[in-house]
Amino acid sequence: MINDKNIPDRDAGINGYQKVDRYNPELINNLSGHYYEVLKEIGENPEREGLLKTPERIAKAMLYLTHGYDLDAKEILTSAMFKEEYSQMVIVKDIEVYSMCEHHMLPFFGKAHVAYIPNGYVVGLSKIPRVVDVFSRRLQVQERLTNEIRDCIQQTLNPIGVGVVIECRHLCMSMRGVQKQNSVTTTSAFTGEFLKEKTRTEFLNLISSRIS
Ligand SMILES: Nc1nc2c(ncn2[C@@H]2O[C@H](COP(=O)(O)OP(=O)(O)OP(=O)(O)O)[C@@H](O)[C@H]2O)c(=O)[nH]1
Ligand SMILES: [Zn+2]
Repeated sequence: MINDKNIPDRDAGINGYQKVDRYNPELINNLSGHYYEVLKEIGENPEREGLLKTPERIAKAMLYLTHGYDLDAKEILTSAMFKEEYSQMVIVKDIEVYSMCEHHMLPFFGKAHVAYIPNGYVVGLSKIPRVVDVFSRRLQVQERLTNEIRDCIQQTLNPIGVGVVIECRHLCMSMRGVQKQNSVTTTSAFTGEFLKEKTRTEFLNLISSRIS
């Protein structure tokens, strides 16, 4: 069906993203066909030995790199919430981030630091990096990625506050375009208690300290 913006309606998936069966051979085959044409268009010979399986490899890689669309971050968090009277800051820092900028579909990568102050419930620690993956394994901008992680934790766990800091290098800024090799982009998002300077400073100090 075509809507008034001439955009095909998506089969309702999680949060409005199209539901895709990433292991469907027909889908992999279709995508491979597109990448075969891309190889031709950039002047390559897709029939030479080294490239014979490349369209299929790219198709599978792209489907993997965007698998976050299939995951439900709220479900991940609610699957491991435990009643606990711990009321200090919980920080999971140095979480690897691998995402792709939505402008060039080139990688941006770095680290996320996520904190929350429980309000009666804690969440299984591994679920925090899983939430980071849900939102990073898709086409993104770093600012939205940061906000989406914050909002998901705030809305699902209902803690006293959430803090998220992300530091990334963007390949679209280093291997092309402005070609700045060492620039790092930092974004942050806070709710509740983290909007207060004292709490935010404690969080920022803790994520910059190193355990030897
Ligand atoms: N705010 C933001 N911008 C991003 C992110 N990733 C890439 N970009 C920027 O998106 C912008 C797209 O700008 P355009 O001028 O339309 O694209 P372009 O001509 O390829 O720009 P250049 O990269 O400057 O060559 C660029 O400035 C990128 O640096 C991101 O996560 N957040
Ligand atoms: Zn980019």
